Amino acid sequence: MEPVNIGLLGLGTVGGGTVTVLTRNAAEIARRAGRGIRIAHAAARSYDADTIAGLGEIGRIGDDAFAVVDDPDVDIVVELIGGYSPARELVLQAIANGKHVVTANKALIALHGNEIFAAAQARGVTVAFEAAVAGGIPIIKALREGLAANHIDWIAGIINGTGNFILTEMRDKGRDFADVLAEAQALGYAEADPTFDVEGIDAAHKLTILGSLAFGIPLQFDKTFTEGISGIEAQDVAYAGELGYRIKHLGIARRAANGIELRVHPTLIPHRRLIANVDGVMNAVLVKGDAVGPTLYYGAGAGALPTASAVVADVVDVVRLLTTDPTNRVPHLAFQPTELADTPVLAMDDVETAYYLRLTALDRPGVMAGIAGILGEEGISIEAIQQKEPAPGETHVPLIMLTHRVRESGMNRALARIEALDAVQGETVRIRMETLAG
Ligand SMILES: NC(=O)c1ccc[n+]([C@@H]2O[C@H](COP(=O)([O-])OP(=O)(O)OC[C@H]3O[C@@H](n4cnc5c(N)ncnc54)[C@H](O)[C@@H]3O)[C@@H](O)[C@H]2O)c1
Ligand SMILES: N[C@@H](CCO)C(=O)O
Ligand code: NA
Repeated sequence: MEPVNIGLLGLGTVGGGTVTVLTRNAAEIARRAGRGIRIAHAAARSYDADTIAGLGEIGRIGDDAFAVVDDPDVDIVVELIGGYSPARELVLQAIANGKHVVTANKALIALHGNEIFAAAQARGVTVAFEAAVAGGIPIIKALREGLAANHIDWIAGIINGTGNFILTEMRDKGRDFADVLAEAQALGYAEADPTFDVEGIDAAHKLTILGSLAFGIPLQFDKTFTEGISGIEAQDVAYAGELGYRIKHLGIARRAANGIELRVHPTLIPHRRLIANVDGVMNAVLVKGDAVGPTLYYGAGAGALPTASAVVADVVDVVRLLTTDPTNRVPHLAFQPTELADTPVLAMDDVETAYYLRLTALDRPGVMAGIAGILGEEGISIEAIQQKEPAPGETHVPLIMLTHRVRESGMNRALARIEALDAVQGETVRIRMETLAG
């Protein structure tokens, strides 16, 4: 049988890795897919022809991505450019041309996925996006297919490799934030705009996708609460460690009584949890299903070959379904498109979590009692409290508190009152806590 023709958009970290994997494992991939797969036409704005030639065989290379999408010889378009535009226009045009699409672009899917999937559905083609979430880990496949029997209770994931790499290096080696970020960029892990990694936007893109797959709701990136790691200080990492916790940047999607929580933020988690020990660029996603219980998926979340592993697996999937009736395919968002629910995504004020708090307070009798009194009046109970030694010559001391679960709005009220006390200095550091049990 004739090989299937790929049109490849982008020849950077992931594009280059995809050429390598398709070439290196060509024979095995063809045995799995049932057909050979060749890169018929590729485009990139900038590339080094010699480097690309060293990776594998490409029929034709140019700099016009639309020429690839309009090439009648191309059966499947693989979008590895990134960003919102022109990725959106390219993908929509590929769909209009009746071509299947594979993409690693979580920004595109999180923001424009509803539009893209509707267009694909109408045209009878598939858009596959395994590489968009947790790189090489087949988490999309797990949620859409492997866990299809379950009512999903919650998901908690380390889903940004760059952020996890930074936190790990800061904790283990005391390295400087900017220095570790520069290394992550040099290794090809970071987004084109690294603030997407550091400020949690990339993780929020991925969590938006996971939330839809888990709960059968439309993609709603604008409702996903997003807090990054740029405010994490070394002393909080150390204090959390003394109390038996690690700080991880988590994406959490949870079904609560009154709606769905979608939130990305630094989180204290008990250090003995497997996921607390996922370090460096590795990602992990913990999924709690009612039938299966907790399941954990672990692997490389970024990098050329791990991401290409997911891209090529999607290509194989698409080749296998070239002969499948469109109505029998795995739905883009795991649930049939007519069955998506309008369950609300909760505002952060309505979300309940436990807290780690660090206040800076005057070292004087009665101060602690005053703070505890305000927390009590707002219905917040304290699980642990520690007063640290003052630095030499300092009149104020760090006070560390762990609270039980409380609604975010109650914590906001309590902290506003506490920060207004004369004996309390500056802003409180607050980091949410999760046990990730049950
Ligand atoms: N790097 C990773 O580890 C990783 C992991 C998972 C997903 N992703 C996603 O994969 C995608 C690609 O990431 P990357 O790290 O390979 O990026 P990259 O910057 O290394 O490569 C981008 C490629 O696209 C080309 N390009 C940019 N604009 C273009 C245009 N208008 N027309 C034609 N070509 C154009 C560039 O020349 C380059 O070859 C992004 O969506 C990213 O979020 C990356
Ligand atoms: N910048 C992303 C790439 C993988 O999606 C990360 O560091 O996780
Ligand atoms: Na994946």
